[in-house]
Amino acid sequence: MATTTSTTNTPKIEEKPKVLVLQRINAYFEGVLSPHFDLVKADESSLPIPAFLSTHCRHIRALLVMAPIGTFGSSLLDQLPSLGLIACTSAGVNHIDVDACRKRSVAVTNAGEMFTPDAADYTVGLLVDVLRRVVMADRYVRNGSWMLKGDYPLGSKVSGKRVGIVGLGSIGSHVAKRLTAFGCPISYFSRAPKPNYPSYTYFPNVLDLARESDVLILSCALTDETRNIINRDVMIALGKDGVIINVGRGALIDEPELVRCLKEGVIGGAGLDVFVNEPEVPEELTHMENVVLSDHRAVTTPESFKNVLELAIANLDAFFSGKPLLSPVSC
Ligand SMILES: O=CC(=O)O
Repeated sequence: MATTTSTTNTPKIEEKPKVLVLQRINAYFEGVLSPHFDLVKADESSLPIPAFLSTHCRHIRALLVMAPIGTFGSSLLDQLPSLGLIACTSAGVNHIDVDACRKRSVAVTNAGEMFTPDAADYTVGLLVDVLRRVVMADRYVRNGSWMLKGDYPLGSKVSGKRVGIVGLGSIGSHVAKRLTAFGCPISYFSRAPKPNYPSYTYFPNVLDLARESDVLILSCALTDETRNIINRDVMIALGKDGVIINVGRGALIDEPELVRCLKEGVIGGAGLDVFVNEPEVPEELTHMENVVLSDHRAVTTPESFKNVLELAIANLDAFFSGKPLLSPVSC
């Protein structure tokens, strides 16, 4: 007897939206994302990226960018003609050519406010460490020097230091709030004065801000205007006891000049979480006791990672269902 197969009651299998990932994705991220999306992973293909894109990605509508490294610009957009969204899990989007995206109506989203408290906490931690020499004293105790040589040299007071913030955005303003509790007068440089913060002093240029500060905190985005915004003149204006804390991007500072200024005693110290060619760090910095270094971790805790992934998923879901994006970057 011939059998016929009825399809009327077969449940429809929903296809998950395809999301392109060009960077290697860690297992945790993949575990969280893959129930929602069909991840199209370039690093699992034997094809070189251009061939992979032209073979598999002509119809891809969304790209997820996990780390602020590499350059996502016009040539990539040319290869992804259907792209409508680049969802970034970073706060900074200097690795994305947002002008090229705007011209092609490709939306860009970022980490929004998800990293802000962690970044602000860490910034204060770096400042306390540079001034009070926590890490150096720890090394001194661990390597037995306390017993052999006596106390480690004293650091300098944090409370009351005049703090100048370059970029009073969400991270900068959270840093300001924390350091206000330390009794630090706050000044800032940004494109325009911020009427929401009448108790902070505005400076229309970084040189004057540096002159009136003991500490400069860099928490602004890296753009053509802010690249190398901290140059030798600014460091001279900050002065020999001045400290720079950078949690923004390495290229906000003229890095070779920073090394020279630290060596020559033009400034007093630095706390650096970001570098021009990460993960490369200028070797000379690693020998300086007045410098604290870390591996671009200011924004990251397991808690902030979780929140940022949820936001990226929500942005992708909104995009695929035609709803407003949650953390669009104004292009
Ligand atoms: O630096 C980290 C970020 O921009 O999220």
